[in-house]
Amino acid sequence: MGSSEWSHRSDSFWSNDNVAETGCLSIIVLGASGDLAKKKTFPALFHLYCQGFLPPSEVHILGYARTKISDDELRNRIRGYLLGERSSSPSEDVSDFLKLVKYVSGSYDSAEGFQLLDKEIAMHEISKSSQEVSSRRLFYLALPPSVYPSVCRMIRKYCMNKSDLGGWTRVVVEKPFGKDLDSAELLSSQIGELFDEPQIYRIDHYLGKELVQNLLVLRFANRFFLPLWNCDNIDNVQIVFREEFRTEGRGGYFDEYGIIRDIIQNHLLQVFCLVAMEKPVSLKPEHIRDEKVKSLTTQIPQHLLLLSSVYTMKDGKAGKALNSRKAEIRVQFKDVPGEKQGRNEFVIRLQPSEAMYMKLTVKQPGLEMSTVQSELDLSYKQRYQGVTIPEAYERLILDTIRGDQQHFVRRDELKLTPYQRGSRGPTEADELSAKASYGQTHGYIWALPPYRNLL
Ligand SMILES: NC(=O)C1=CN([C@@H]2O[C@H](COP(=O)(O)OP(=O)(O)OC[C@H]3O[C@@H](n4cnc5c(N)ncnc54)[C@H](OP(=O)(O)O)[C@@H]3O)[C@@H](O)[C@H]2O)C=CC1
Ligand SMILES: O=C1O[C@H](COP(=O)(O)O)[C@@H](O)[C@H](O)[C@H]1O
Repeated sequence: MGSSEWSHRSDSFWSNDNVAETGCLSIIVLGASGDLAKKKTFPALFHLYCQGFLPPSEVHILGYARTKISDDELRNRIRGYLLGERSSSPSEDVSDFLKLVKYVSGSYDSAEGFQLLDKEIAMHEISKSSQEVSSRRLFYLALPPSVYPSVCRMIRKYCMNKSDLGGWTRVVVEKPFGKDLDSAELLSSQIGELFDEPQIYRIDHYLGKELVQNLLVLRFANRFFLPLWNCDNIDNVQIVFREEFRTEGRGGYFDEYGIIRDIIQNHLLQVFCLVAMEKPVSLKPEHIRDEKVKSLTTQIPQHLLLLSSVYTMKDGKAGKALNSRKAEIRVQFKDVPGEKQGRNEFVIRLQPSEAMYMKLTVKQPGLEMSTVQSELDLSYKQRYQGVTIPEAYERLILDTIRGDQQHFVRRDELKLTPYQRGSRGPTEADELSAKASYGQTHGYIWALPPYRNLL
């Protein structure tokens, strides 16, 4: 492939073939009474609405769950979560958005509930146009996977798009996609019998994070990295994940599914694939997926480092309660012969404070000829002032509406190690790093530059 094919936004690698669609769009959040729906799904929809991606003339949003509540009760439950950390949206936006939201109560396996749901969707579709138009139906399963099969059966039987004029029905399913290989395959085949692969969006929200999405661009659009990103130059890669908070009411879910299925087999393994995979032929979803699968089958992660992995029933911790919240990728290069300061390292900080920095050896400023470790730092808040970085869910829901499966996935697994609450993680993690020949530069700490305080 010629280099020019990689260098322009409009070329075959970077371009997006999806065509904008219009017509009624119904977004149905199943499990609307739950944690994910209020914390992530509805706020993401709200931010898409504020940016004009969900025009009120076309869109309506329906919550569905067993809990018996009214439209207003659902609106009141989610209202306080909509703005999140962003306060730029005026309160009229919140009220206008909430007018688009309605609620239907029903079980996850009864014809009655889903017939009612279909009726509500159809009413909306009719009310939006005097004549029949194409209809788009997006079902977001913010539910425990145990109910996916019955919910998918009900959608298939009662709630599919019926317009002859086009449109679609798409189903977004949350991880974990099963408990082991057998249950994952069973779940896949149950859903696969009901929907075609292009209708199924297996969401892993880490794939929607800004710096995770930047990985392919970084790796394949920069000559700095192209010739160096291989085992001749890279000594080891660390993928680090920590959280401060505890299970916070989700203990039951962790009891059933476990921390490994919650974080490692999906989020971290997906990040691993993007770090390890070869260059895909293009950014088309199937080309990316092909390369990701190849990286899984040919390069088993030797050290997928989990700094967040204890689960004890006693105090309700589950991969939480560490001393900080952090997710980052550390690519450590091999030693430069004779160089004592430390290794070159390329760090991609996914959160908090999105940043990329390269640790390198420079001359210590001054009269003496001595060396010191420093960094080239691209901290997003400082470099992209005034730019709002979209939430992962926001981006992925928009991709679903646009029919872009590039950032959606498959499945996998790993193991766990205990650690002290409030610590920086298990001591074994450092031993594991050492075994992977990660060379820590003692005394060196990357910090937010002071000028960042101006923001
Ligand atoms: N919460 C989070 O931060 C994240 C969650 N996820 C994934 O999203 C999905 C939903 O998570 P979350 O919202 O936390 O889950 P919840 O436990 O809050 O469940 C969501 C809703 O599902 C219904 N429900 C709960 N348990 C059952 C059950 N055993 N049988 C039938 N219905 C049930 C309840 O609604 P009702 O009783 O009203 O029907 C509940 O309000 C999961 O797959 C999870 O892995 C992914 C990323 C982050
Ligand atoms: O999927 C999940 O992810 C969150 C962490 O997501 P983040 O975007 O805040 O890093 C985790 O807390 C939760 O347990 C898990 O279900």
